[in-house]
Amino acid sequence: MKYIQVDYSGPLNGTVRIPGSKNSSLALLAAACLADDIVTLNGIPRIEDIRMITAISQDIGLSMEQNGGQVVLDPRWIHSAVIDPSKAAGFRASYYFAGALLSKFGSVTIGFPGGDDFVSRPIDQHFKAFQALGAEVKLFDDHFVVEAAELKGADIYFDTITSGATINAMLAAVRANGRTVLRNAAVDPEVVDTAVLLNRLGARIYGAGTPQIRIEGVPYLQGGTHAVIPDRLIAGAFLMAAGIHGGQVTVQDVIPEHLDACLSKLEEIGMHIERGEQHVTALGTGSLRATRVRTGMYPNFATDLQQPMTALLLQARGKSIITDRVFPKRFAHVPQLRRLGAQIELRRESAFIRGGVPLQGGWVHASDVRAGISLVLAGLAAEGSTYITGVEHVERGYEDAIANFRDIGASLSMRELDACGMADRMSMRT
Ligand SMILES: CC(=O)N[C@H]1[C@@H](OP(=O)(O)OP(=O)(O)OC[C@H]2O[C@@H](n3ccc(=O)[nH]c3=O)[C@H](O)[C@@H]2O)O[C@H](CO)[C@@H](O)[C@@H]1O
Ligand SMILES: C=C(OP(=O)(O)O)C(=O)O
Repeated sequence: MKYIQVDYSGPLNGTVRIPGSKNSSLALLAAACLADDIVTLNGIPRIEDIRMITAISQDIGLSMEQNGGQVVLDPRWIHSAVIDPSKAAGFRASYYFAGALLSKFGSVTIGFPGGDDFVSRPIDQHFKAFQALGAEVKLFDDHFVVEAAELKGADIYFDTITSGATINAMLAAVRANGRTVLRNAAVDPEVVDTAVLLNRLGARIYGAGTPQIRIEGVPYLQGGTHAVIPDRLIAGAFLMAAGIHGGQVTVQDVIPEHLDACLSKLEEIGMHIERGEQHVTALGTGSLRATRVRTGMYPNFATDLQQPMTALLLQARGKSIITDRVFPKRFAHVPQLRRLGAQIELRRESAFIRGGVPLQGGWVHASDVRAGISLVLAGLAAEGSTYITGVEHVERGYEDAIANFRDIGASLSMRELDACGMADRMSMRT
């Protein structure tokens, strides 16, 4: 079993080039299935979730050639819309294949999505959208079937703001007959990126990035080329790393506007931020102020940055409070941080953090992608060595986290645990 060893590190200094967004790439790869010709996507990260899509593509006949960050997809030979439940359960965004294959095949059989476990991650709004477009949704033990002899444009109001359901509804509506209007839609950059690709292929999507999206159905989509947006969540975590010991970290190749809420919070706690055209530099002053963070859907503070922010606020003297309003139970990192000596109390959907308390290295487990990064940041500040298992979760979202952290001066390495050592450590997953 692999684990990451993080040793106490001094101030981090340097530049990190930010790869393409995981969450956008997953939507774009599924969206390419809607085309009637070759689609080339640039900047796709080499992460575990993308490998899951490659496995699915082989099963359904979607030709997918990956060369570095470029992926060339030929959707003309897709022969099946049946997706192996175990593969669908391997990651969250498998649900996009339902929306993307429905118009061409009239029926999609697919397993329930996996991804990080935050206790509750419903997909009722995806089903609501498919049903509004004229589809029937049938649920089985480990999979669901979406069927529609014909997809007809519809007026769809989302009961809650969801990026996943907004994208999925867009995918299903692009080739439906007539006009679809999505109300209370998510305004995330990943929604916009998906609409930009689809429009480049000939779709008629208007208003993506606002709460109301209008889609005029088209019968055909051509091929085309598109570059995925940078990963704002990876960028945010590296900027936070600069605050751990008062270093200076630049994230290169980003869209600074996508990081607005994060940057404002970092400034609020005493970090100095410089915004460039395509880069952002964060300078830690060595003294951080405690604060109150409430996550929300974009453009609010991202739930995916809540965990690294928790680690950073452990360094801010005083009492901070983090409330996750998107996934109220997304605090699996907290008991693990406590193992390192963090003083955090969980009450309802909030973490109450007493910052400025020294941390001690130890064994911890990352149960999801951002929890892993939170533990890395805490490990950099902890005396001695911190050993993080659950590396597969980190690899789901980060192409080369170890090298990136080392490039900015962190002492980090990937190691292998033998069977005896593993048995000793199993008890830590509480
Ligand atoms: C692959 C991907 O892109 N994952 C991201 C996506 O997840 P995901 O697409 O699962 O998250 P959503 O944006 O859909 O969820 C937002 C909120 O809506 C709720 N909801 C969602 C769908 C639904 O049918 N019913 C419902 O009630 C969720 O419980 C949550 O409270 O957005 C999350 C919120 O920014 C991020 O943390 C994930 O990294
Ligand atoms: C929650 C995340 O991913 P997923 O939705 O793929 O589980 C994430 O990227 O933080």
